[in-house]
Amino acid sequence: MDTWGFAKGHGTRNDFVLLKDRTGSAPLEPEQVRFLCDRHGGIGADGVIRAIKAAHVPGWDGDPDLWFMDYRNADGSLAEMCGNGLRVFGRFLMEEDLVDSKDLVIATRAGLRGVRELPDGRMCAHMGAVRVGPEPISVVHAGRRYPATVVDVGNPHAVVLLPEAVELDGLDLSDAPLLDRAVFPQGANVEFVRVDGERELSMRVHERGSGETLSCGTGVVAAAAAHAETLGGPDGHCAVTVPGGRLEVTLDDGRAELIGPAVIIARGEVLVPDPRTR
Ligand SMILES: N[C@H](CCC[C@H](N)C(=O)O)C(=O)O
Repeated sequence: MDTWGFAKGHGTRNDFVLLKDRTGSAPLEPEQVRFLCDRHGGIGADGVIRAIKAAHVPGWDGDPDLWFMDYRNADGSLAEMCGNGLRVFGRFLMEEDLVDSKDLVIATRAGLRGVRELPDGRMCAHMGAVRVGPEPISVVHAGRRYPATVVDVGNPHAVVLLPEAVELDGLDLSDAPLLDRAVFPQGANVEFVRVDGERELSMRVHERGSGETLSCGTGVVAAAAAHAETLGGPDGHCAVTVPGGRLEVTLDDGRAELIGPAVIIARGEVLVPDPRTR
């Protein structure tokens, strides 16, 4: 067993265990991530975020002094980006005094991203380029086929704009929707969206690697981008209500900003099984 210091935080109740490992001293094994995310046998979270100095990230060829957001899904899989996680990561770095600014550049597997604290206390994440795929696709959920839109937010998404006859709240998202593996060889996050108004959406999500979560920042951006396309795209602003709260998205010239809360709710120590002694 190893004793690790951790923090717990969330953004619209998409929750994360946060670890500080400046030099990336030991590999973070998938089974350790699954343990940390286990809501009964571990701490419980939708994902784990490890803070590593970019100089110690194999393959990183940018500024070595940046903090790298090493994001993992609850099943232990890697993901390129995490929008709620980026805001919570920024809050974590600020509260741990690991940075001396409230406006940060962060290294991620999807490249450079930004996050800054707003005067009202919310965090604004610069989410980079958002690409809406032209090819029409479909997903199958509960035996029904839905048209969907491919959206790349650094990580893959399939966005379903629900027909009016389908109740968003009535969907059972306990099983993963079926995707075309030719389109999504690495899987994808699947968003189900109700259009409440030209600038108002409601959304639920089945996340790749974590199942249904109460919020998904990149998913909210993907939903806003898919919706903007139906209005003639690609720019616009909208508010998105998710089960965990409310987020705001601004799309400008194919790049997105995501605004919402980010809080650290606990710090502590956790006894992590060493996979080598299993
Ligand atoms: N499950 C996602 C990563 C986390 C995304 C979500 N938590 C967010 O806030 O963007 C994936 O495998 O691409």
